[in-house]
Amino acid sequence: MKNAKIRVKNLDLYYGEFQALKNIHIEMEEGKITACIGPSGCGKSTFLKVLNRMNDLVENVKITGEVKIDDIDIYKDIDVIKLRKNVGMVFQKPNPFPMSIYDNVAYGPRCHGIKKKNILDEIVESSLKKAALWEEVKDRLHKNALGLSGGQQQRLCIARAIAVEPEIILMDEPTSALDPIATAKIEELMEELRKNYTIVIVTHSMSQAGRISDNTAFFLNGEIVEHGITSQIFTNPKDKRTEDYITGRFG
Ligand SMILES: Nc1ncnc2c1ncn2[C@@H]1O[C@H](COP(=O)(O)OP(=O)(O)OP(=O)(O)O)[C@@H](O)[C@H]1O
Repeated sequence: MKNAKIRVKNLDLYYGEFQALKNIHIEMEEGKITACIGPSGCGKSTFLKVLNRMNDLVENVKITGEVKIDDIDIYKDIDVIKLRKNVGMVFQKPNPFPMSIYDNVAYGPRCHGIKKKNILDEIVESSLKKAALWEEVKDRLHKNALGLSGGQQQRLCIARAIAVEPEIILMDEPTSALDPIATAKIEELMEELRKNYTIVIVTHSMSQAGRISDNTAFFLNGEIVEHGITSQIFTNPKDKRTEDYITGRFG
């Protein structure tokens, strides 16, 4: 693939003796949304965390193979802080810090050394605008973020991720704790974000994967059984196991 942003080759991951990812090969295109689907426990979250080395924090993890972002092997000679700045993450449960809306968004830029108030003000405003939250919070930026609704909190977490200017955003079931209206807002937002970011999302919702993603990877027991263009995976899967999963026969 010519414009792959992420290239994964021969990736194996073990938690102790247990192999959670098996010989993963996948390339993900720049500026596209890739959905990772598959039954519970098949390795989707583990795979997502490989992409910003979050698994480094887990004891007894062993990873072999190659994971390249922009042709740089992220498991060799790389500053992990820089990597995580470039590869942001949004989790299943909105997890704003117990501080003001403003400080949540300014947190990352401050950690990276930005101190000037006018610059932080700009970053906070533009990040909240990109996360489609600005209009709802512009009059209460200094109120505690925990006072926001779940859907607003999740958009705040997206604004927080965007504030350090990543190129890739990982989303681990970002709407599973939200109601349908908040979910629709996040999906709309993702549509908007895909213009500027490469997004990898784990979702349990087939309909969500169908609606929002360009490409889909189907995981089963630590392997990627099949990946390709979402419409093709959903209408004409090559592997019987993919077909069984998407038609609801298991999982
Ligand atoms: N820190 C860990 N230590 C040991 N085993 C782990 C750890 N994290 C995950 N696992 C195991 O690795 C496998 C893959 O887990 P993972 O969370 O990646 O699956 P998943 O597909 O994201 O599941 P779900 O859809 O339920 O979130 C599971 O069998 C899980 O029990």
